[in-house]
Amino acid sequence: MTATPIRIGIVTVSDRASQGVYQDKGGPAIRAVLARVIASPWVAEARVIPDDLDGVAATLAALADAAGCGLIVTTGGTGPAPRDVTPEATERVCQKMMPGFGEVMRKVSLEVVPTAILSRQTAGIRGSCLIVNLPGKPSAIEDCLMAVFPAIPYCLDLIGAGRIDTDPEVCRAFRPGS
Ligand SMILES: Nc1ncnc2c1ncn2[C@@H]1O[C@H](COP(=O)(O)OP(=O)(O)OP(=O)(O)O)[C@@H](O)[C@H]1O
Ligand SMILES: Nc1nc2c(c(=O)[nH]1)N[C@H]1C(S)=C(S)[C@@H](COP(=O)(O)O)O[C@H]1N2
Repeated sequence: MTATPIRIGIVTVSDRASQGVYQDKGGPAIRAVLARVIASPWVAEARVIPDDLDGVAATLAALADAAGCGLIVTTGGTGPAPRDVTPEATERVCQKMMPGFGEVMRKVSLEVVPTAILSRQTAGIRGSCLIVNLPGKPSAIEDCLMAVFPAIPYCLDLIGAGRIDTDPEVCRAFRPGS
Protein backbone atom coordinates (compact mmCIF):
# COMPACT_ATOMS: atom_id res chain seq x y z
CA MET A 1 0.00 0.00 0.00
CA THR A 2 1.34 3.43 -0.93
CA ALA A 3 1.37 6.00 1.90
CA THR A 4 -0.71 9.16 1.42
CA PRO A 5 1.69 12.03 0.65
CA ILE A 6 1.99 14.53 3.48
CA ARG A 7 1.44 18.15 2.39
CA ILE A 8 4.17 20.57 3.40
CA GLY A 9 3.73 24.34 3.23
CA ILE A 10 6.80 26.34 2.19
CA VAL A 11 6.21 30.03 2.92
CA THR A 12 8.65 32.79 1.98
CA VAL A 13 7.80 35.94 3.92
CA SER A 14 9.60 38.81 2.22
CA ASP A 15 8.44 42.18 0.93
CA ARG A 16 11.11 42.25 -1.74
CA ALA A 17 10.86 38.65 -2.93
CA SER A 18 7.06 38.95 -3.12
CA GLN A 19 7.40 42.14 -5.20
CA GLY A 20 9.94 40.53 -7.54
CA VAL A 21 12.75 42.90 -6.44
CA TYR A 22 14.86 39.78 -6.05
CA GLN A 23 14.23 36.18 -6.93
CA ASP A 24 13.14 34.07 -3.98
CA LYS A 25 15.97 31.76 -2.95
CA GLY A 26 14.49 30.80 0.43
CA GLY A 27 11.56 28.68 -0.76
CA PRO A 28 13.68 26.66 -3.21
CA ALA A 29 16.34 26.18 -0.49
CA ILE A 30 13.71 24.73 1.90
CA ARG A 31 12.37 22.49 -0.85
CA ALA A 32 15.90 21.22 -1.61
CA VAL A 33 16.59 20.34 2.05
CA LEU A 34 13.22 18.57 2.37
CA ALA A 35 13.88 16.63 -0.86
CA ARG A 36 17.17 15.34 0.53
CA VAL A 37 15.86 14.50 4.00
CA ILE A 38 12.39 13.01 3.37
CA ALA A 39 12.22 9.49 1.93
CA SER A 40 8.42 9.07 2.09
CA PRO A 41 5.90 10.74 -0.29
CA TRP A 42 5.26 14.47 0.20
CA VAL A 43 3.77 17.35 -1.75
CA ALA A 44 4.85 21.00 -1.52
CA GLU A 45 2.46 23.96 -1.21
CA ALA A 46 4.70 26.99 -1.86
CA ARG A 47 3.79 30.64 -1.23
CA VAL A 48 5.74 33.92 -1.48
CA ILE A 49 4.04 36.68 0.53
CA PRO A 50 4.81 40.15 1.96
CA ASP A 51 5.64 40.90 5.60
CA ASP A 52 2.07 41.71 6.67
CA LEU A 53 0.76 40.32 9.95
CA ASP A 54 -2.81 39.64 8.83
CA GLY A 55 -1.64 38.21 5.50
CA VAL A 56 0.98 35.90 7.03
CA ALA A 57 -1.50 34.66 9.65
CA ALA A 58 -4.17 34.05 6.99
CA THR A 59 -1.71 32.15 4.77
CA LEU A 60 -0.55 29.94 7.64
CA ALA A 61 -4.13 29.22 8.72
CA ALA A 62 -5.24 28.42 5.17
CA LEU A 63 -2.29 26.08 4.58
CA ALA A 64 -2.97 24.25 7.85
CA ASP A 65 -6.77 24.08 7.53
CA ALA A 66 -7.94 24.26 3.90
CA ALA A 67 -4.81 22.83 2.24
CA GLY A 68 -4.35 20.21 4.98
CA CYS A 69 -0.63 20.71 5.52
CA GLY A 70 0.92 18.63 8.31
CA LEU A 71 4.06 20.78 8.35
CA ILE A 72 4.67 24.40 7.35
CA VAL A 73 8.17 25.85 7.12
CA THR A 74 8.47 29.63 6.84
CA THR A 75 11.50 31.75 5.97
CA GLY A 76 11.93 35.46 6.69
CA GLY A 77 10.40 38.10 8.88
CA THR A 78 11.81 36.80 12.18
CA GLY A 79 14.09 39.76 13.03
CA PRO A 80 13.65 42.98 15.00
CA ALA A 81 12.70 45.32 12.12
CA PRO A 82 9.24 46.91 12.28
CA ARG A 83 7.88 44.77 9.42
CA ASP A 84 9.29 41.48 10.80
CA VAL A 85 6.11 39.81 12.10
CA THR A 86 6.35 36.11 11.21
CA PRO A 87 6.67 34.95 14.86
CA GLU A 88 3.64 37.08 15.82
CA ALA A 89 1.61 35.59 12.96
CA THR A 90 2.72 32.10 14.00
CA GLU A 91 1.69 32.72 17.62
CA ARG A 92 -1.62 34.16 16.50
CA VAL A 93 -2.66 31.03 14.60
CA CYS A 94 -1.18 28.37 16.91
CA GLN A 95 -2.90 26.82 19.92
CA LYS A 96 0.40 25.63 21.37
CA MET A 97 3.93 27.06 21.05
CA MET A 98 7.02 24.85 20.76
CA PRO A 99 9.85 27.17 21.93
CA GLY A 100 12.51 24.44 21.84
CA PHE A 101 12.71 24.74 18.05
CA GLY A 102 13.77 28.39 18.21
CA GLU A 103 16.22 27.69 21.02
CA VAL A 104 18.00 24.92 19.08
CA MET A 105 18.07 26.87 15.81
CA ARG A 106 19.53 29.97 17.47
CA LYS A 107 22.16 27.78 19.17
CA VAL A 108 23.41 26.29 15.87
CA SER A 109 23.16 29.65 14.08
CA LEU A 110 25.27 31.32 16.79
CA GLU A 111 28.13 29.05 15.73
CA VAL A 112 27.85 30.70 12.28
CA VAL A 113 26.90 34.35 12.95
CA PRO A 114 26.74 36.46 16.14
CA THR A 115 23.59 38.13 14.80
CA ALA A 116 21.73 34.82 15.23
CA ILE A 117 20.33 36.29 18.48
CA LEU A 118 18.39 38.78 16.34
CA SER A 119 16.08 36.03 15.05
CA ARG A 120 12.90 35.52 17.09
CA GLN A 121 12.14 32.34 15.10
CA THR A 122 9.78 29.97 16.87
CA ALA A 123 7.46 27.04 16.18
CA GLY A 124 3.95 26.07 17.14
CA ILE A 125 1.04 23.75 16.53
CA ARG A 126 -2.24 24.57 14.85
CA GLY A 127 -4.56 21.56 14.98
CA SER A 128 -2.61 18.76 13.33
CA CYS A 129 0.00 21.03 11.72
CA LEU A 130 3.47 21.98 12.97
CA ILE A 131 4.67 25.45 11.88
CA VAL A 132 8.43 26.15 12.02
CA ASN A 133 10.02 29.56 11.36
CA LEU A 134 13.44 29.97 9.75
CA PRO A 135 15.39 33.23 9.22
CA GLY A 136 15.27 34.93 5.82
CA LYS A 137 18.91 34.49 4.88
CA PRO A 138 18.92 31.59 2.40
CA SER A 139 22.20 30.34 3.95
CA ALA A 140 20.42 29.90 7.32
CA ILE A 141 17.94 27.40 5.97
CA GLU A 142 20.04 24.26 5.86
CA ASP A 143 21.72 24.92 9.22
CA CYS A 144 18.44 25.56 11.02
CA LEU A 145 16.28 22.91 9.37
CA MET A 146 18.86 20.12 9.72
CA ALA A 147 19.31 20.96 13.42
CA VAL A 148 15.65 20.40 14.30
CA PHE A 149 14.55 17.88 11.68
CA PRO A 150 15.42 14.75 13.74
CA ALA A 151 12.58 15.70 16.12
CA ILE A 152 10.00 16.67 13.48
CA PRO A 153 8.68 13.21 12.41
CA TYR A 154 7.89 12.22 16.03
CA CYS A 155 6.26 15.61 16.65
CA LEU A 156 4.07 15.03 13.56
CA ASP A 157 3.19 11.53 14.88
CA LEU A 158 2.10 13.04 18.21
CA ILE A 159 -0.20 15.66 16.65
CA GLY A 160 -1.68 13.32 14.01
CA ALA A 161 -0.16 15.22 11.10
CA GLY A 162 0.82 12.17 9.06
CA ARG A 163 4.00 10.14 8.84
CA ILE A 164 7.37 11.27 7.54
CA ASP A 165 10.20 8.81 7.01
CA THR A 166 13.67 10.22 6.55
CA ASP A 167 16.69 8.99 4.63
CA PRO A 168 18.85 7.84 7.59
CA GLU A 169 22.03 8.64 5.71
CA VAL A 170 20.97 12.31 5.58
CA CYS A 171 18.99 12.74 8.81
CA ARG A 172 18.19 10.14 11.46
CA ALA A 173 14.68 10.78 12.81
CA PHE A 174 14.36 10.01 16.53
CA ARG A 175 11.19 8.20 17.58
CA PRO A 176 11.39 7.24 21.27
CA GLY A 177 10.65 3.56 21.81
CA SER A 178 11.16 2.46 18.21
N1 LIG B 1 13.61 34.92 0.14
C1 LIG B 1 14.85 35.41 -0.14
N2 LIG B 1 15.44 35.13 -1.33
C2 LIG B 1 16.67 35.61 -1.59
N3 LIG B 1 17.39 36.33 -0.73
C3 LIG B 1 16.85 36.64 0.44
C4 LIG B 1 15.54 36.20 0.81
N4 LIG B 1 15.26 36.66 2.04
C5 LIG B 1 16.33 37.34 2.42
N5 LIG B 1 17.28 37.35 1.48
C6 LIG B 1 18.60 37.96 1.54
O1 LIG B 1 18.99 38.08 2.89
C7 LIG B 1 19.24 39.46 3.20
C8 LIG B 1 18.81 39.77 4.62
O2 LIG B 1 17.49 39.38 4.80
P1 LIG B 1 16.35 40.39 5.27
O3 LIG B 1 16.06 40.06 6.69
O4 LIG B 1 16.66 41.80 4.94
O5 LIG B 1 15.24 39.86 4.27
P2 LIG B 1 13.75 40.13 4.24
O6 LIG B 1 13.21 40.42 5.61
O7 LIG B 1 13.19 39.03 3.46
O8 LIG B 1 13.69 41.44 3.39
P3 LIG B 1 12.39 42.18 2.89
O9 LIG B 1 11.22 41.63 3.62
O10 LIG B 1 12.71 43.59 3.21
O11 LIG B 1 12.31 41.91 1.45
C9 LIG B 1 18.47 40.24 2.15
O12 LIG B 1 19.03 41.49 1.90
C10 LIG B 1 18.59 39.34 0.94
O13 LIG B 1 19.85 39.54 0.32
N1 LIG C 1 21.93 30.65 10.55
C1 LIG C 1 21.71 31.99 10.43
N2 LIG C 1 20.85 32.55 11.28
C2 LIG C 1 20.60 33.87 11.20
C3 LIG C 1 21.24 34.68 10.23
C4 LIG C 1 22.13 34.03 9.32
O1 LIG C 1 22.74 34.66 8.42
N3 LIG C 1 22.35 32.68 9.47
N4 LIG C 1 20.96 36.01 10.16
C5 LIG C 1 20.53 36.65 11.40
C6 LIG C 1 20.05 38.01 11.18
S1 LIG C 1 21.21 39.12 10.62
C7 LIG C 1 18.76 38.40 11.43
S2 LIG C 1 18.30 40.04 11.34
C8 LIG C 1 17.77 37.44 11.89
C9 LIG C 1 16.37 37.63 11.35
O2 LIG C 1 16.31 37.49 9.95
P1 LIG C 1 14.90 37.55 9.15
O3 LIG C 1 14.20 38.79 9.60
O4 LIG C 1 15.30 37.58 7.70
O5 LIG C 1 14.12 36.33 9.50
O6 LIG C 1 18.19 36.10 11.64
C10 LIG C 1 19.48 35.84 12.15
N5 LIG C 1 19.72 34.42 12.07
